[in-house]
Amino acid sequence: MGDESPECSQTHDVYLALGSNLGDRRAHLQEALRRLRAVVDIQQVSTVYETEPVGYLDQPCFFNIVCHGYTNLTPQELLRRAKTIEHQLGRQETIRNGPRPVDIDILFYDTLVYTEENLVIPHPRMHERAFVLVPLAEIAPAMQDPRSGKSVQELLQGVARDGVTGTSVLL
Ligand SMILES: Nc1ncnc2c1ncn2[C@@H]1O[C@H](COP(=O)(O)OP(=O)(O)OP(=O)(O)O)[C@@H](O)[C@H]1O
Ligand SMILES: Nc1nc2c(c(=O)[nH]1)N=C(CO)CN2
Repeated sequence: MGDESPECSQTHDVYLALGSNLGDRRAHLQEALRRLRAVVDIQQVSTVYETEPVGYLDQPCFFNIVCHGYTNLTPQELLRRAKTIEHQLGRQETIRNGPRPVDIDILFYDTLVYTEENLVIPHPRMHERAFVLVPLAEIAPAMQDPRSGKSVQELLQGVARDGVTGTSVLL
């Protein structure tokens, strides 16, 4: 105990969004969750949603999920681990918003509002993305966005849900 830094033992509440639209999408999400469990004590995983691509349209439909868990990692460490997992699962740098075996975004980290060149929390585009807000509202409808003060349910009311379909796929 004695000389242990309090920061090292702190646990942080995190919400992550995962997407996949290449190869075996279900297997990619399962494997990403398995690898995340090494550093995030995952408490909840949403249903899988099949979603039409947003941004760059000429690509296959995605499977999207959101999960919630606890971690001891700092935001930057969590981002680094997420990027490592993306690359381990075969992600190659292609076009922005383009296809990928797995994408992992940090949505919330406690009530932190954080803006660095390589990392912005809450995720800067989550408010406009039904493929994030629909699964997030399933597991945390009352969660408050620390930037706007709005609940997830309120944010969801501001977006069209077209192209986001719940599937019966279990992870
Ligand atoms: N909250 C965040 N979660 C994950 N990455 C973030 C976040 N904020 C900023 N980034 C940065 O965004 C960069 C680009 O991420 P990525 O390649 O996954 O983009 P994208 O998935 O094509 O588009 P988008 O960022 O809109 O989801 C990452 O390398 C990371 O440095
Ligand atoms: N439906 C859907 N569209 C996207 C997604 C995604 O996960 N799902 N991710 C993107 C870049 O992060 C761009 N467009």
